[in-house]
Amino acid sequence: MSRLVVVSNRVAVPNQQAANTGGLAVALREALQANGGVWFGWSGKIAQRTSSQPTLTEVAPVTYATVDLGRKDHSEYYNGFANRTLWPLFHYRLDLAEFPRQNYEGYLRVNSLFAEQLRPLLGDDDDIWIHDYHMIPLASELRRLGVRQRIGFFLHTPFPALEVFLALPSHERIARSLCAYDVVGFQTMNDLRAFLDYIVNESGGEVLEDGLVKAYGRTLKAQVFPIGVEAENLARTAAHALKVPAVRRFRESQRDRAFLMGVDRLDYSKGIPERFEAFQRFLERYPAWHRQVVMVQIAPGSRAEVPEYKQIREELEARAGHLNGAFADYDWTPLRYLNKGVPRETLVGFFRLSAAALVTPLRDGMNLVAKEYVCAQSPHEPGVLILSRFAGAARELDAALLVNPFDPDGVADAIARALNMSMEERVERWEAMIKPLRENSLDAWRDSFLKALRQAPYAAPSDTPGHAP
Ligand SMILES: O=P(O)(O)OC[C@H]1O[C@H](O[C@H]2O[C@H](CO)[C@@H](O)[C@H](O)[C@H]2O)[C@H](O)[C@@H](O)[C@@H]1O
Ligand SMILES: O=c1ccn([C@@H]2O[C@H](COP(=O)(O)OP(=O)(O)O)[C@@H](O)[C@H]2O)c(=O)[nH]1
Repeated sequence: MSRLVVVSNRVAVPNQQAANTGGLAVALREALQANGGVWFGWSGKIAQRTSSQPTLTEVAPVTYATVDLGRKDHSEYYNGFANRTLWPLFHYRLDLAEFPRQNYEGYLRVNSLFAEQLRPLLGDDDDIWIHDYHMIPLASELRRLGVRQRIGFFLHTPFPALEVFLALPSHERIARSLCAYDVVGFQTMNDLRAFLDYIVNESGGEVLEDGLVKAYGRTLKAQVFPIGVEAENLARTAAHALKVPAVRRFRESQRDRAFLMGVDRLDYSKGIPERFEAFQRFLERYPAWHRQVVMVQIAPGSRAEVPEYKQIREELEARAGHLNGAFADYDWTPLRYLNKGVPRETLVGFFRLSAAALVTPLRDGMNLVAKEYVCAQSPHEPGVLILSRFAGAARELDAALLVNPFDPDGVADAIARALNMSMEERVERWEAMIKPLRENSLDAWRDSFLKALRQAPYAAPSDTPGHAP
């Protein structure tokens, strides 16, 4: 079998600091464990200068090849074009998106440099799988250097609707770069549809049968591959969670109160201020629940140098203080807000002990927390998932209590409904959700993407010899 080379901005090198940040790193770490391979990307370190070659770290079965970024590259490529242009735009926050030409040039420069450093590590029979919006131009850069191997791309974020994508001054170059891949994967049908809309209406390309797309002189496959989680492992970990001292302490602090859980990177796309607002509405409108319920929000810092992330951090501190100031009593603090990360093994224990989870992003590619929450539940006494309809996960988890995160009264009602839900209904909803999670596991996600990639190169019927035009 050919070797797998995974490329992503975030690389989870074992025992290193940046290892556990975000769903992409969690998922790829697990996806590479089975058959091994190479994982190339940013080291997570900012250095005086960008490395001239990657540092190789062997932790069988994976070779990690990581590059330190110099301050200017880090600022223009990661903080700049990736996180102040593409991220807000892809999450429908045109109001926050900025388009300085310098950041775009930094983005192209770092992609070209990654291609040069990756090129010597590639074997003739490798399959190359590139991840996320930081790396869109990488395939065309690799092709420019003569790389002929199969290259696939998976977008972990949403792909925005046509009118939003067109606001990007470099939309044509970005779309053309996507078409340099052999397979382009999306989280949901919505994302795929938006991409195809661009192909048909803007690129002058065509959408053919079987997910084939013909555009910019190439034929590629565009398909939906919703990312999964390791359902059985998470369930096992959760069942034994009380062995973890932090989970025991959490339970002791609970007394007989119902816990509502929120776990998100501190990101404006996650809808945390809106969630606090909804919880406040709930406390105002359902006073019988005072002292009976506590909301626990875990929000590790993220992208701390980007101004919008600093602002949201300050906003949340103020809102949390305000909410507790208005409702807390000497024996009850309604909101516990932790601005730090918690190991995943501990998180699943917290999930198991909670009455409900609030996963209410304003927009999210998938949201693995929603899937992990369901997997961590006891089959006989499951908690309730309150889930935003704008999370990719809502497609598979439509038996959750689906909410509109922009409507605080609606979310407040959903909290009350979750807390009052009969055990029969909780079990029924959980069974409907765990089924697709067991079927679309993380292994199934990886295998189905690689299966599609290994069928490349794709050709349109009109490209095959003997086909009458
Ligand atoms: O690497 P960071 O800048 O610290 O950000 C963390 C990751 O955030 C995003 O995660 C996405 O991938 C998840 C798994 O597919 C998905 O569930 C979630 O909806 C996405 O937002 C980002 O796309 C990653 O590149 C980052 O590493
Ligand atoms: O304190 C934390 C917060 C989050 N996570 C993990 O980080 C991932 C977050 O992925 P998700 O897809 O929900 O969102 P992202 O941060 O990638 O946008 C999940 O696996 C969480 O279990 C964690 O281990 N500790």
